[in-house]
Amino acid sequence: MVARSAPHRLVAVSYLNTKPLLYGLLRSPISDTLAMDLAIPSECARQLVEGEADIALVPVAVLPELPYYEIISDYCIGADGAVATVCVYGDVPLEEMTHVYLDHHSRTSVMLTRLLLEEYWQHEVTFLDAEDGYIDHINGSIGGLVIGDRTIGLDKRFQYVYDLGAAWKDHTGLPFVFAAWVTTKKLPKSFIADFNAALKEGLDHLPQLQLLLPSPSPDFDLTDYFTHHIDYILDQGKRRGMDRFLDYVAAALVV
Ligand SMILES: C=C(O[C@@H]1C=C(C(=O)O)C=C[C@H]1O)C(=O)O
Repeated sequence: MVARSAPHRLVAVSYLNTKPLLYGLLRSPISDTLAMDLAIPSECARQLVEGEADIALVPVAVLPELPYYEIISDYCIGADGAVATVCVYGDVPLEEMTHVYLDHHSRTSVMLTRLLLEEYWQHEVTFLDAEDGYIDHINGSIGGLVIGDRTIGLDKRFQYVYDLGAAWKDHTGLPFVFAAWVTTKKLPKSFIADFNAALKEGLDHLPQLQLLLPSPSPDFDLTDYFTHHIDYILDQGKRRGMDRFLDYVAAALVV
């Protein structure tokens, strides 16, 4: 009998924006070599850092903490301008906010909020740690960063909405990478090629995927979100945006 090698342990973000990539992996024979799991971004990061996963879609802010890593894909969770699902919300304009909750699901956008408040909005606030239910405590002069599917509908609930993808683009002229596919292992080139081909397949079949997905809200246009807000291609521009952002993260680690 031929011994089958142990599957690669893969963890990916549990939000809607990852479904096209997962759809591609699940349509591909490569899925037979993967033990797949889903988690919120901060948990994906923890699993990769602590060696519980071999391949993960991780918030890029965690990369400086990894002793060895390789970005194994030409696809990512990125944006070139407004992303729609990473925003600071509040009852008052940003310049009147005294406190800002930082979403505990996030690693990247937490740092992006700090960077933009410091460099772009140039407004000092006290940051608050979030926990489940914190969105109900965003009120008065207390704003909050919220990421992912929980943002859907919040634009109706809060008068002020600041899209961090749009603010980053305005500040730097660059696109942004929220999460990338990373491994901490040495993986065969053929596996990486198959992995990328599978992700591309998913992105090439968005209409089919949308037959499977429930609409998150009547006012939320999934096609628009997948094609005009999330930008999945990890190209040179996104790499430049990521380098610029990671310089800030690395400097913050030293302080
Ligand atoms: C654009 C998004 O990016 C997410 C934001 C992340 C972060 O802030 O750490 C991590 C993964 C991404 O899925 C989103 O999910 O809304």
